[in-house]
Amino acid sequence: RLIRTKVVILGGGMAGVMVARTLSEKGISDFLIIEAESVLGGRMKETTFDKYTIELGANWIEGIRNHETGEENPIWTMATKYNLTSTATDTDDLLTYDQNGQFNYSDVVDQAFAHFKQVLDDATKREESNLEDLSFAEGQRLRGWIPTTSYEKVADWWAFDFEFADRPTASSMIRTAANEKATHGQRLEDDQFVTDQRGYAFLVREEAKRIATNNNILYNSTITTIEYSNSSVNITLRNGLIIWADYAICTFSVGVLQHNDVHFIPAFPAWKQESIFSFKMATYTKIFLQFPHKFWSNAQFFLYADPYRRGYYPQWQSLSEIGFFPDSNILVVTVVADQALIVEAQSKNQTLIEIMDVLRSMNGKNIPEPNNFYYYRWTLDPLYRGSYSNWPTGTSLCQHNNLGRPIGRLHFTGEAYSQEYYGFLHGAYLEGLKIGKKVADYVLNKTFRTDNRDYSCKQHSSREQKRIILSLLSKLKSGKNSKVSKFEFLQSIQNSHDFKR
Ligand SMILES: Cc1cc2nc3c(=O)[nH]c(=O)nc-3n(C[C@H](O)[C@H](O)[C@H](O)COP(=O)(O)OP(=O)(O)OC[C@H]3O[C@@H](n4cnc5c(N)ncnc54)[C@H](O)[C@@H]3O)c2cc1C
Repeated sequence: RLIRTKVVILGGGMAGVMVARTLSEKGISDFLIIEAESVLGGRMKETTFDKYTIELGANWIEGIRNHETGEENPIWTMATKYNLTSTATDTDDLLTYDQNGQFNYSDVVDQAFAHFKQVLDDATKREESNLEDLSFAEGQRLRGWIPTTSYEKVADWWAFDFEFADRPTASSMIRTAANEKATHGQRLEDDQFVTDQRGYAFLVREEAKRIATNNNILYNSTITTIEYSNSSVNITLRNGLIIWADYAICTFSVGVLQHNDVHFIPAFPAWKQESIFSFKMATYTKIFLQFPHKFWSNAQFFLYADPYRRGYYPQWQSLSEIGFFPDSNILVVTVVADQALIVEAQSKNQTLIEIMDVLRSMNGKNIPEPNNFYYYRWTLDPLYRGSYSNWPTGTSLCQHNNLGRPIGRLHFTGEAYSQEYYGFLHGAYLEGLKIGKKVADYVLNKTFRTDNRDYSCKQHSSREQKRIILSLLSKLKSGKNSKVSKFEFLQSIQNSHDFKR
């Protein structure tokens, strides 16, 4: 069987649905969303746990409003529109533990956050002064924050790894600061934790209902091959169905692109492959436990400092508190990065044994075994290959631009393509709108131009880079060959490893 459509949207998560909404707003109804799962939502993914709907993926609306400008996080705007139930989480409602039980080291936690904020400011200054990027950990060390004790290590994990699902040693100082400031800098209200029993993904499913008919969405349809050129894109599904489109927009995670789950024909050019592999798909795993009764203290969060291992079942959240699922007796323990990969690789039984050991050292020997226990293996799932992207140290803006650069009629969008909001749902939302508009313009104005240029990122010495930019600027001013010069100028900036703005 063969289907013809103008625009095919590969994946029905937040970004894919926002592309569809944008096309529809521009009057383009000839589009098709292809989704491997039986529902829309992607990494907004709920399941039933006892009698509760819990979120395995995105759970928070992060940074709901900018208090300086009044600008809202678009996810919060959507949540308000659909009366999504959520509760503000309070990270100060925290109790701290070590292997001998409760022990107050909240002063150390405060120090970790104070240093975190200082590094954000230092990073902004580095960027403004056009200095080389460092790892976030190097920024911390320059500020005198050298986590050595188990308390300092878990406080460091809570301030950094819990958000970025990666270590500060592996993360770009400048890009982390840009990301954190854009989402949380001016947004002073606490993040909202979604508890809606329709699921967080209700937002995208409702949006889709308003703009798409059943003819616009193919569910349970796994894409195996994407053949693209300057004139069309052909998609082949596992069930043999073929879709021909004028344009395609791929919303797969960067983790999916890093694996061979989907076959791209022709293979991506070197500059594209390099950009895909220079980003990181981080892993963030929430482990849910439900007990016959609540044996822990009343607080939203608990931190556990393991004496030997940084990031070993460090962060616990009680969902049994007022505003969440009162009396549910549910606890969630979150692990990220290497520990999340270990938990994914080992048996659930082994994970449970380890978790119960930690819980006993926190709360005493006489605690009950859980009635329910569940976690999702994000990295093993070929539809995701991790939880969200992170920006590693040494990865340039040029490589990021290349990550999102279309090839022929194949476009890319999703959370990873946002320079400021990578990792977040609002990043996926905004990138979906951006690429939706761009492709709608191509469709409506028929302005598509073939572009087979080599976008490899080049390293220039500062002096050479300055010379190139000044010479191009003067060419631009003189108006000679202005079209070519403008392109060359932008190219030289994009290709420059050091030039940040
Ligand atoms: C555990 C976890 C916790 C998170 N917590 C938060 C949070 O609290 N707040 C926040 O803002 N963000 C959070 N995020 C990040 C957020 O969920 C993502 O940034 C966002 O959902 C990404 O949307 P997307 O549309 O870019 O990608 P996706 O949601 O991944 O959409 C891509 C779609 O493509 C489909 N697909 C992939 N391969 C194929 C194929 N071969 N054939 C057909 N379809 C395919 C997938 O099924 C998916 O539906 C979290 C993510 C995870 C996993």
